[in-house]
Amino acid sequence: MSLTPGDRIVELLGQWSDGPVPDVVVEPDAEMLARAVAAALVARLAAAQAVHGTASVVLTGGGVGTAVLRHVAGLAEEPAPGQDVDWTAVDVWWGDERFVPADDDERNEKGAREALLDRVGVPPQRVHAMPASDAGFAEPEEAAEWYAGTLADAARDAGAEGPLPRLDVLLLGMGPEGHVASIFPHSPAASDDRPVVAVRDCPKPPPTRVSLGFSAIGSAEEVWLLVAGEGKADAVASALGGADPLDVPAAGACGRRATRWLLDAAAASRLPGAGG
Ligand SMILES: O=C(O)[C@H](O)[C@@H](O)[C@H](O)[C@H](O)COP(=O)(O)O
Repeated sequence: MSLTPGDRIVELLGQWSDGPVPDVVVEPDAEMLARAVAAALVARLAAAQAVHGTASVVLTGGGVGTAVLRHVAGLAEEPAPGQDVDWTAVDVWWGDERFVPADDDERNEKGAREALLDRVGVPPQRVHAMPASDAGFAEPEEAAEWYAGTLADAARDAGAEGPLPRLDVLLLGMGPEGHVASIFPHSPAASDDRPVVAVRDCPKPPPTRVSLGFSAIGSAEEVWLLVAGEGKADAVASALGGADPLDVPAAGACGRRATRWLLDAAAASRLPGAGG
């Protein structure tokens, strides 16, 4: 990845931040961003497998997130030396999902299967989709509770402490008002402690969803925020400037070991030192 603009921004952020400083990397445009993130993701998953034997990734919907998956599928066809991911040993989770029927084009799961999962052959038992509205749960609250139970079962099977398994990389898109997963500004999900929450009356359609909460997002080893476009520039600057997560939920999305803001130049254009 090109690091020059990102390094400059990290240096500036270090002057204002009290907590762990996020990494900020800026690529020239959305396409180059998606390619760079795909390469970084493959390297990170391969490294996790070298240490643990398995890897886990939490997927996002959205244009950049889905483009990343397409590029990952391309890389899987011609893996670089030492960066060969064994897709039979990758657990796939989701950060949020629309509570609509399984075959609805709005499903993040559907997009991810088409872009990557069906192409690399992740075993069905490792694809942990959030329930669709026709999967036997009448209400999204039941679906959220079931997903929390699935996470807890995986944690227990792996001998982890607590209700969440090791999540190596958690990918998030961000909306122009700063929402991440389906945690929207000032919504109940933004102040809910549960790992998985039902979301109703979502300001962006479809209105009914299931989302990881901040407690699950913050349990991930690394959180990667994938953001492209000028329309996101204000929210990026607010989140990195220390906004209240109730106002700008992306500000509350931090990984245990690393938080990486992976931006295109337009999304980074209002950061200090970016010249925007
Ligand atoms: O309905 C949603 O909530 C969106 O799908 C959302 O979560 C998406 O990931 C971001 O808005 C970023 O999307 P883009 O990458 O397309 O800008």
